Amino acid sequence: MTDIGKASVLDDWLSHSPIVPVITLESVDQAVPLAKALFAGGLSVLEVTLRTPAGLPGIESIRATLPDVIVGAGTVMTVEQLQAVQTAGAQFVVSPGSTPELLSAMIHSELPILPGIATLSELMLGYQMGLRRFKFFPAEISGGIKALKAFSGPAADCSFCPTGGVSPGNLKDYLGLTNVIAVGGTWLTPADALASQSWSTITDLAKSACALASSIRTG
Ligand SMILES: O=C(O)C(=O)C[C@H](O)[C@H](O)COP(=O)(O)O
Repeated sequence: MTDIGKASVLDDWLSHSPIVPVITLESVDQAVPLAKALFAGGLSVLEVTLRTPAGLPGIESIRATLPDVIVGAGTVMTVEQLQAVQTAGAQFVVSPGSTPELLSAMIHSELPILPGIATLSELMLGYQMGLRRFKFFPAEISGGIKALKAFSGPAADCSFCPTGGVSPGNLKDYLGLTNVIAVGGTWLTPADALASQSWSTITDLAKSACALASSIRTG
């Protein structure tokens, strides 16, 4: 698939589900009930990070069990990790930052990608390789809304998924920007709720976030 084709697949998924929970699994057993809880709350696009060893098998079990959920891999930092998440069945790939080697491998993979950038120089590295979709991380401490507005001048044809400091308090402001296709964050999956298997708490968090998003998208 071309970069444009991959970007349009991602745009389509995110237009239906513009809030992406960034998930850290402590155990693979959490993966499916957590994904079910988020899906029940209206979120169908999830990012499972490789921060813990349960990440890769967690992606595999969600893929094997929940065909309506789109599961991507996050915290992909190396080409080896990219290969591993493809084997595990990830449907898109997110990296926290960008290196020429990783960008090149991501571009050559068949999966839609969201490489991380925090500055215009990092964006330009991906831009010259044909990329127009980026994760903006860590969003709040890298200039947040003001930075994204500034990016829209020189990089008018680029869109972003800000993460890092996005919360119910600012998500409407982010989603209201024309160059934001989605937002991501960990607030939807608090570690204590996962540890105590409070799946209804997570569904409620997802529902509240969806309500905020739909209020901005419908004006
Ligand atoms: O692990 C990764 O690959 C990341 O890129 C980081 C996450 O996207 C952010 O840590 C989410 O930020 P918070 O919602 O503020 O916790």
